[in-house]
Amino acid sequence: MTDLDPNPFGPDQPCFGCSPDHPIGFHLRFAREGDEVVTRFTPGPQYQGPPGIMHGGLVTTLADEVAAWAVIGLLDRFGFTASIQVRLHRPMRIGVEVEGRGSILRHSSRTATIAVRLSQGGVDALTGELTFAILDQAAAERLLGGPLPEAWRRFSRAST
Ligand SMILES: CCCCCCCCCCCCCCCC(=O)SCCNC(=O)CCNC(=O)[C@H](O)C(C)(C)COP(=O)(O)OP(=O)(O)OC[C@H]1O[C@@H](n2cnc3c(N)ncnc32)[C@H](O)[C@@H]1OP(=O)(O)O
Repeated sequence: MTDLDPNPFGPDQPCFGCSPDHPIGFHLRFAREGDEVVTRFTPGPQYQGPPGIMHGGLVTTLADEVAAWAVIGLLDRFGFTASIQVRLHRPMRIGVEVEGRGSILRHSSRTATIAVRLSQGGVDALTGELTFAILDQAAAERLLGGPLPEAWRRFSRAST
């Protein structure tokens, strides 16, 4: 198991899922284990939907972040989420550790499709497939509306 750099995008990145400084975010950190990325996270009461159960949209956010980090940690690229297909098999309990795992199902230089599994106590709560668009620097700058910071440029694909 190898810990991944928790902040490869520098001090000002604002991500809800992985910014270490986000006031209400998940503050996720990841490790690489073989051909998977792995995270562990215990949802607090601020993430409830029904009492004692994590809000389904936030469970999906957690899956999105695990998949995004599979692209970062396994492909050394950044992908913009283009499609999310998930099934919530069981309620995600507040106060119980979640293990999140992501692996590459298929990829090209332009897209990556990631398998994600979120479990509590070894039992699957969410499984899904998410597809990410990997953009070149010019396309990423158009999407983000400005120049990429230096630290971000290596995560875009070569332009063709
Ligand atoms: C370098 C930057 C660093 C940034 C460093 C940020 C630091 C901070 C840390 C953040 C950590 C994580 C954060 C979580 C990840 C988000 O949350 S990303 C934000 C949420 N996602 C979005 O806002 C994306 C919204 N959608 C879009 O902007 C556009 O639809 C997309 C996804 C860019 C695609 O645009 P497009 O014009 O269709 O692009 P195009 O070049 O034509 O297509 C690219 C490829 O994607 C495929 N594709 C497009 N849509 C789909 C789809 N729905 N399903 C399947 N395939 C699709 C196309 O078929 C094409 O594939 P090929 O035919 O070339 O093989």
